[in-house]
Amino acid sequence: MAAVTSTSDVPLSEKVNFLKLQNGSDIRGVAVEGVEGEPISLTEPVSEAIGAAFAAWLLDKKKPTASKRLRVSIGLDSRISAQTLQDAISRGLASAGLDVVHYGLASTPAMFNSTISENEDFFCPVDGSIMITASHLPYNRNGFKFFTNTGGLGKTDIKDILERARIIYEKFLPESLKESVQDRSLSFKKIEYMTVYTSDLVKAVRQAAGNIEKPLEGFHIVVDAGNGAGGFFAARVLEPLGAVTSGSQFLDPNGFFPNHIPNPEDKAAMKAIIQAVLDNQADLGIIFDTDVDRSAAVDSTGSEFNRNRLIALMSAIVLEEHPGTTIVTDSVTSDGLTTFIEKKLGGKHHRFKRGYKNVIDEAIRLNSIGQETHLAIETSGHGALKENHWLDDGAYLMVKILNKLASARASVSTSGSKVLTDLVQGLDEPAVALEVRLKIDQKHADLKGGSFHEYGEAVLRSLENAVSSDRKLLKAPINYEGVRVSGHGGWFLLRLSLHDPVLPLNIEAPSHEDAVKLGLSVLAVVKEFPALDIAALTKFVQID
Ligand SMILES: O=P(O)(O)OC[C@H]1O[C@H](O)[C@H](O)[C@@H](O)[C@@H]1O
Repeated sequence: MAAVTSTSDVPLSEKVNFLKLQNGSDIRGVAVEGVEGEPISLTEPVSEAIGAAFAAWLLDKKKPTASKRLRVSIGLDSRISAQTLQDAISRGLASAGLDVVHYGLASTPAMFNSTISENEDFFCPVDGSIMITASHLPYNRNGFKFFTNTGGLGKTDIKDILERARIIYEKFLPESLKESVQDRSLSFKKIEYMTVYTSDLVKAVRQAAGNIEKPLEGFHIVVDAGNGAGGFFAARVLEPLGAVTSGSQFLDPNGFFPNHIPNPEDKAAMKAIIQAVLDNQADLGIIFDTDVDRSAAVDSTGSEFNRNRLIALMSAIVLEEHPGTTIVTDSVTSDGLTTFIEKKLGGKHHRFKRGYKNVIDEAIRLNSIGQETHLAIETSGHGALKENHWLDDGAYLMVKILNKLASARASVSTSGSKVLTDLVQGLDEPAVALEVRLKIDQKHADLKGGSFHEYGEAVLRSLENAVSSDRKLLKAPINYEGVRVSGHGGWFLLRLSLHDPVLPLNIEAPSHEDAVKLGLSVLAVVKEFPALDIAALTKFVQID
């Protein structure tokens, strides 16, 4: 078993690049030793400084009166470093005079929920909340997500917290840290908050079904939690609602993720839940990522509600409730999805950028300028509804699907998940859909000392020029990210990754041959940029 981070692992004199720990609107780092070339960056002192920094940020925001101490809840997923990081970040918060409540194994959305639920017995609402997770990343990573009652903290706030943490860290004296770590007796309140959160989910389904106690009676639903934090969904949501959950798998937390990566975008993970549905002749399969902010489903025939199909299903449900509304999605959604939302469902598809926070913030912005929208959803399985405080909650997405299942059963005699499958009838799906990720070698001389970002932008400009002189290709008239082009019956999108020195390329086409034609037009441009690793694209376009 790999050693878990300890204060003595990293001498304090070592400079820590705090800003490198930022990953969009999250903090992510290496928390466990044992993987070559990946030294620990999220040490105990670093985490303690981040705790103190979040406390200082929160105190500035909330400006509490002298008589009221601020309260912060902390939850964690199944990662092996979770406990150590929880202790460290709690010390940082406590040292700044904040009250800390430990929730133990929890989901990311439940943590946000604790900032808005009114329940003094559970010390709610809390003023701030922290989830310790690194989503689907390997076992040696971990990180933090932060919430207040206005939602998840964004990039600017995370940068602010990391800058504060650097200053706090530099003031740490080795002796005070030793004392701080020795003070493991520091006790924090512990509560079972997931009871509150899951009973709210159960209530939501019962209410939607017309206050029936067991609206899912007669349904067999299998859950795959991938040994992350989502195992609660079977026993604490589905069973009280009357569903049979036998055949559910990987419900127990195990931070080594021995069965598959908990990630609905992962092929092996989807294969595992499909197999479980078929083996158990279940009506529905549900799969979560590690911290349950993402999900996907599988119908009784083993067909996936994932990526575009999940968005299509959720759009159908939301558009029944709010006819004509706008559905905000990420940039890699298909043309078929647009046609489905606009022609079949009578809604409006607003294809925005990649990144769940981008999609959610855009939906909030559209509402604020009078364009009604109720759903912001990504192909990654992140989805947020206006009715649920714009919180991206994988479990809530599944609740919406369960509502549909339950109400169909109450009104007409139907079996299995046919009612769901019927809702996505007419969604045109491409014969070929692929993503290749072109890495930018940041050390390559062709970058001429510039950033990978500038290099990537130059590639995109060059592609844009090439496309405008090709009569077979048409640039998307409205596009918010990268270069999106239609042609040969399909489309491609080349864009810069949100976090990595990578240009992801998505291609969808009616045939392999057409996909290759689209690939070749991209290849003609990217091959002129020697710092790009184009091997995967070259391999794809090879016609044998
Ligand atoms: O830009 P990419 O490298 O494809 O990554 C994009 C993805 O990054 C993270 O995983 C975010 O949680 C997702 O919301 C986002 O879609």
